[in-house]
Amino acid sequence: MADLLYFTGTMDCGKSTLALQMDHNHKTRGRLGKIFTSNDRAGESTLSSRLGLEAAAIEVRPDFDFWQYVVDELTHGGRIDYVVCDEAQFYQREQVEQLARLVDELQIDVFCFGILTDFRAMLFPGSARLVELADRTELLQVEALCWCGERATHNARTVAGEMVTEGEQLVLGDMEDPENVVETAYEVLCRRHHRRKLTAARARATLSPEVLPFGGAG
Ligand SMILES: Nc1ncnc2c1ncn2[C@@H]1O[C@H](COP(=O)(O)OP(=O)(O)O)[C@@H](O)[C@H]1O
Ligand SMILES: Cc1cn([C@H]2C[C@H](O)[C@@H](COP(=O)(O)O)O2)c(=O)[nH]c1=O
Repeated sequence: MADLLYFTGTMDCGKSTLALQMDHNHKTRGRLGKIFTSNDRAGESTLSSRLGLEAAAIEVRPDFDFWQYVVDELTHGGRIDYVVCDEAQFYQREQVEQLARLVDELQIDVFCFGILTDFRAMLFPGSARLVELADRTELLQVEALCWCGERATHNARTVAGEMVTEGEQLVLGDMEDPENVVETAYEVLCRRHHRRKLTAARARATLSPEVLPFGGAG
């Protein structure tokens, strides 16, 4: 039986790395797969992990039709045993439904990877549909940590160093890096600190070093 699986977690918890590992493990056992992604930070048609691995991928634009693509491939003599779908939060709800149809009607395994919620702590439409349809939703085991040491459960967006809760849902970006300050960045936080808009930089600026974990380092 094929499965529709959704591997999820915050930004920077290892989803893309796992996507590439899953592809590798299935490929080395002789299975044939396709890799898809959408709006990867490394550029179009690329699946990239912060551990340095990259693979060529098919870019999923809003009008892309998974069902049509796979049926075309099979009709022209191709074989597809599984598909790996990264940045699945950006997929349209209809595209997730097409993926479920590949599982049920063509017995193709579908492995999806993405973040559940946006910088406002609201579900992405693609992720919501995946949670509704997946055979299993799995939270990644590698915990990204909030600056306080708790498990990070939420994604925060910062603009010029300040956490924001208004703006477009889709804004590409990477984790905040104190060595390389950019206009828009992201930081993962526990829910308590996301609610209070207390980022690492604000905690350093407003709390005394004695109450900060790890001696306020980082
Ligand atoms: N220099 C490093 N050494 C070890 N692990 C690293 C390093 N840089 C990044 N990582 C790991 O890579 C993870 C991010 O992987 P990635 O697949 O890009 O995440 P995601 O797709 O979830 O955003 C980090 O949580 C960390 O565990
Ligand atoms: C929270 C949030 C994130 N994004 C963007 C930022 C990154 O480009 C990707 C997530 O990539 P990762 O591999 O999981 O680190 O999503 C966004 O557009 N909107 C958001 O609210």
